[in-house]
Amino acid sequence: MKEHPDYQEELDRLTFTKVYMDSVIAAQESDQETLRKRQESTVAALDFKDSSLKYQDMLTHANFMKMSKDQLENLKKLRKKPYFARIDYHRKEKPERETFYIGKVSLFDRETQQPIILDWRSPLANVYYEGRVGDVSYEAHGETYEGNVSLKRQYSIEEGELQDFRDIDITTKDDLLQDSLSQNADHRLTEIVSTIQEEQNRVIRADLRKPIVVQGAAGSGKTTIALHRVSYFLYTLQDIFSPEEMLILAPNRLFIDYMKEVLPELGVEKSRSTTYVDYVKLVTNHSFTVQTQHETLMNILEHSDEEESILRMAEWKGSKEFQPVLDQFLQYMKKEFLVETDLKIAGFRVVNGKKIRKLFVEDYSYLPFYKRKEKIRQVLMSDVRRKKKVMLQKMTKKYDDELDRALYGIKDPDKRKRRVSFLLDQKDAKLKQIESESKKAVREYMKQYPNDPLPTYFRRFYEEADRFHMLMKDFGTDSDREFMRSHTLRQIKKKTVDAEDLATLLYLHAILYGLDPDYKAKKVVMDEAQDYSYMEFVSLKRALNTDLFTIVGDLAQGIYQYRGLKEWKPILEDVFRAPNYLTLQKTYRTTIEIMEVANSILTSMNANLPLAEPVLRRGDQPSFHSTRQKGWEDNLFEEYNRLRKEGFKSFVLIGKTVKECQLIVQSLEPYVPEDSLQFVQGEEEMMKDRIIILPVYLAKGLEFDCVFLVNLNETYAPSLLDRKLLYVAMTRPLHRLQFWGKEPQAFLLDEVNGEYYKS
Ligand SMILES: Nc1ncnc2c1ncn2[C@@H]1O[C@H](COP(=O)(O)OP(=O)(O)OP(=O)(O)O)[C@@H](O)[C@H]1O
Repeated sequence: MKEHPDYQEELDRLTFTKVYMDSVIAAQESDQETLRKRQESTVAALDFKDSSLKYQDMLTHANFMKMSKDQLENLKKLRKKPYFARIDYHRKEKPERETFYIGKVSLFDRETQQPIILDWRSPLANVYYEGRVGDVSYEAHGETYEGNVSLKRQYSIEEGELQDFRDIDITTKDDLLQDSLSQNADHRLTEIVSTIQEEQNRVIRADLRKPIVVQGAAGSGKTTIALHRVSYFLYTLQDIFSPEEMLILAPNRLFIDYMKEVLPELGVEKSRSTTYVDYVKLVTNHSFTVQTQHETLMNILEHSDEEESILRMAEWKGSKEFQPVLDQFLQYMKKEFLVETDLKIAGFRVVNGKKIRKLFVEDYSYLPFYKRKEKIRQVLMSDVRRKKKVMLQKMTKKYDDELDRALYGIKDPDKRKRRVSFLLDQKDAKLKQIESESKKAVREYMKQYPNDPLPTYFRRFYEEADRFHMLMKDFGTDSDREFMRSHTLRQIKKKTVDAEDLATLLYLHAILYGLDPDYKAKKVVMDEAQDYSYMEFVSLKRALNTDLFTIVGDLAQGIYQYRGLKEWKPILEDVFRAPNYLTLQKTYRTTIEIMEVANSILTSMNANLPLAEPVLRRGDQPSFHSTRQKGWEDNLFEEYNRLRKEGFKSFVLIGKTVKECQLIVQSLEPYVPEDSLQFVQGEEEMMKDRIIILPVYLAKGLEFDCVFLVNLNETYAPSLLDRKLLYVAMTRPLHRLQFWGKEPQAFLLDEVNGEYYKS
C-alpha cells in the first residue's frame, strides 16, 4: 500500500477527517482550547502544502457545525472508522471531477456545503453501490444526474489507522467483501454497509412509497438488508417520518436481541421491534395465554393424536377464505349498532333516528364500529346542547301563551287562579324536565348500543353454533368444523388462544375498535415472512391502514407450512396493490462446500425455487460422524476444541425437536466441562462462550461459525417439512458444518452427492 502513488494523499485525508471530526465534537462540547490545539497539530502533520491550506480553511468551519445529540454520539462512535469508500465522480454539468468519501454518517463543510463524508444512504452514494467504473447516473429529488465514475476505492481502517486500501474493478473481485465474510459470527453484521452488493442495494433503495416483497435464499442478507432499508427509509424521509412510526416484526425474541446488535449502528433503535404475538397482545390489551406456533410445530413433530385436525384448523384460521367469513360475522355484529330510534327529550324529537343510523352506516363508515359509536355520542351531545335552548324557549312560550289565555280568558277569579297556578307549576316542571333529561338523554340513548370487549366478540363467533356452521359452510365437514369450534371454546375457557387466533383478534379489533394511536405504525418490516399466514398480513394491513410494508422471506425455509405461505402470489395480488417483488439469490453466509449440500436438499423439495449461489468463499467440506461407536461424545468435544483452536468462536448443536435437544444435553453433559453447554429453549439470551443447543425452529434466522447437526433419536424423514427443517439447519453455519448421527440417512445425506461431504 505504501508504494501506491496516492498513499500520502490518503493518509492526509484520513488525518484531516479525524481532526475535522474531533473539531466538530470539541466545538459541540465547547472545548475551544482542545479544538485549537488539535487543528494546529493536524496542519503540522499534513504533508501537501495545497491540501494543508484547503484543509485548514475547512477546519475553521468545523466550529460552526450544528448537530443534534444523537448525531454527535454517532460521530464519536465513528471516529475509529470515518469512512469505508471513495468515489471519484464527474457529473456531466460540472466543470471537474469530484472526490467523495463515503461513511456511515454525513459530515458537511458548513461554508461550502461540500461533504467531508458522504452518508452511505445519500443519493450520490448509490453510485458506489450500483455498477462498476464508467458512465453512471443517479436520482435525487426526482431528477436524474448523468456522470462518470473514474475511481471506486475501498478502505480498511482500524482504530482510526489506515490499514489498507484497494480499488475495485481493476480486479473484479470484491476483496472487502471477501474479508468481511471470512470473519467470525460475533462481529459481522455491522460491517455490511461497506460491502452491500448490487442486488441488495436495489432492495434497500427500491421505491419507498410502495410495498416490497423479497424472496431471498438462506444467507442472502434478507434480515440485514431489511434493516438497512429501514435505515435508508428513515434517512431519506427524516423530515416527515420518525423512527417510532416504524414497526419491525421478527419471529422470536431471540431474534430481536440479535437484530438489536445491528440497529444502533443503523440509527433505527427507536423503532418498535417485537413479535407478531407480542404486538397483537399489546394492541388488543389481551390477557390470554398464547399457544405459540412453535408449540404446535413441536406437537406435529412429536406426533400428537389430534395432529391432523389441529393442522387443518390452523390452516383455516390463517387462510384467505377466512377473511370473508369474519367479514360476514362482523356484518351480524354491525346490525346491533344500527340504532334508529329518535332521540327525544320531554316529548321533543331532538335528533331523528334515521339521521343517527345514517351517521353510523354512511357518514362515519370509514371508522371502526366503536369509534363511530363515540362520534355519534359526540354529535348527539352537541345537538342536545344546541337544541336545549330552543326547547326551553318553545316550552316557555307554550306556557306563557296558555297563561295569557287563562289570565285574559277565564272570567271566574277562583277558576283563573287555579288554572294559572296549575300552568305555572306545569311550566316549571316541564322546564326542569328538559334540563334534567338533557343531562342524561344521550347517556340513556347510548345504552342501546353494544358495549362489549373484544374477547366477547371472539367467543361469540365460536359460541353460536348454527351461525358458526353457516358462516363456515365451505370449510371441511361438519365434524371438522365442530372440532374447530369446540377446541377454540375449550381454549377460551382456559384463557388461552392459539397463535392463529391472533390474526382473528387483531382483525376484529381493527374493525370494531381501531388501534390506539400510540401503537400505530406507518411502516412495517416483516422478516421471515414466509411463516406468516395470509390473515396475519391482512390483519396487520387492516389495523395499521398502511401500504408501506417491507416483507422479506424464503419459502424454502417455511417450516410452519401448515399455516404459513406456500407462495407469494396471494400477498402480491390480493393483499397489496402493485407491490415490488425482488429476489436475492446470492448467499453470503456460508461456504461453497456447505451450500452444495444444502442446495441438494433444496432441490429435493421440488419447490421450484432458485438455488442459492454462494459468493466465492471456500472452506472444509461438511462431514458426517457416527454416534454408533462408543466415545462419540468425546470425539464431538475434540472436534469442538480443534475448531476453537482454528479460531472459530460460536458453536451450536442443532436438534430436530426440543425433546431431541434434551437428549443431546443429557448425553453430552457427563463428557464436557461444567458450564460449557447452554440449552436455549426460548427467551433466554445466548452466552457467547457456551456451546449452544437449539431446536431447529429457534435456530432460524440465526448464524454461528460452526454448526453440528445432532441426531440421536429423531431422524429427518423424506417429507417436505423435514427437508425444510434440514435446509434451515444446514444454512446456519458461516464456516463449518458437521453431521452427528447413527447414519448419513438420518440427515437425508443418501440423497446428496457423496462427493459433497466427508464420512
Ligand atoms: N453484502 C454483504 N456483505 C457482507 N456480509 C453480508 C452481506 N450480505 C449479507 N452478509 C452476511 O451474510 C449473513 C447472512 O445475512 P442475513 O442473516 O441477513 O441473511 P438472511 O437472508 O436473513 O438469512 P436466513 O434467511 O438464512 O436467515 C450475515 O452474516 C450477513 O452479515
